[in-house]
Amino acid sequence: TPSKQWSLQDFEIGKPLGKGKFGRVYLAREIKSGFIVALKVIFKEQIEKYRLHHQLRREMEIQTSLRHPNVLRLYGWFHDEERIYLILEYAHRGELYRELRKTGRLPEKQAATYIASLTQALAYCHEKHVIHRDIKPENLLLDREGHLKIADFGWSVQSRSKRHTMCGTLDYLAPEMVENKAHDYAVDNWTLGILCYEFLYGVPPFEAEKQTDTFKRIMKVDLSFPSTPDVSAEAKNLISQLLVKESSKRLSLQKIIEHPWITKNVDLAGTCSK
Ligand SMILES: COc1ccc(/C=N/Nc2[nH]nc(C)c2C(=O)Nc2cccc(NC(C)=O)c2)cc1
Repeated sequence: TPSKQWSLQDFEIGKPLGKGKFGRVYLAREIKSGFIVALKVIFKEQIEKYRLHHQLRREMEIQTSLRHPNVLRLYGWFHDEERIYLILEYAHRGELYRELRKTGRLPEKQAATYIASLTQALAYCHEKHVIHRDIKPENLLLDREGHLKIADFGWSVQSRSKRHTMCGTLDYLAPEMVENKAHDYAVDNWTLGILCYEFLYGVPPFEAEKQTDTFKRIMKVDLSFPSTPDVSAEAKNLISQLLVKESSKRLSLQKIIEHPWITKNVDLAGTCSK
């Protein structure tokens, strides 16, 4: 309830879910209702040090205003002398990244279902004039039923488990982002192409040893499809229509939903039963 003033006394804190530069995320239970949440604790001194309070405020205002089944809810927040606490929706199965690493890559039905969920979430965000949700596997969570939740909103947390360098990776950035040009909604369409490729092949399309090589490959749109695994022509067709340098020529979100690879493979329950 938006009006209620929350405080730490309202919660029983459970196991830590992960930690990051700005603080940690804990499983927590709201005592009166028994409702389970994820409590993200951000240290104020970290925010001051990096001069990030307006970004944090903007991110929080955005996430509080978004209501979509594939966007992780921010129910509220509170603070004490040294910390800010975000009361977030709990997604039981955690990062999609972990599932991807476990299985290496996803079956086409599961990949199409995740891309369809992401596209619907992004179409909703764009309607609310929210762009560049910085979507990458680390910022995508799964709930108990396997529904995808975009959980980025700025304060990505590092899990205890090893992970590839998140802070520096250019892999998911569109050319206009990498060139630091004004970016528009179409950056998200590009990123959907990157994610679709990574879901199907297990690695992002422009991965390279050195960041400078990834940069060059992005700028050249140096896209190639390995012969294994055997991925359908429709999937390659969708990816090729998203990884287009000219942002205005990328397939629109509406057209993605109507693409044959999506309509043929999506599991409308929004999850792909394993
Ligand atoms: C390490 O194994 C894990 C398995 C599942 C989780 C579930 N996290 N679920 C969440 N719901 N709402 C939020 C916010 C979160 C969350 O931040 N999770 C989180 C945070 C940092 C690292 C991870 N790591 C993984 C592997 O999921 C998850 C968290 C950790």
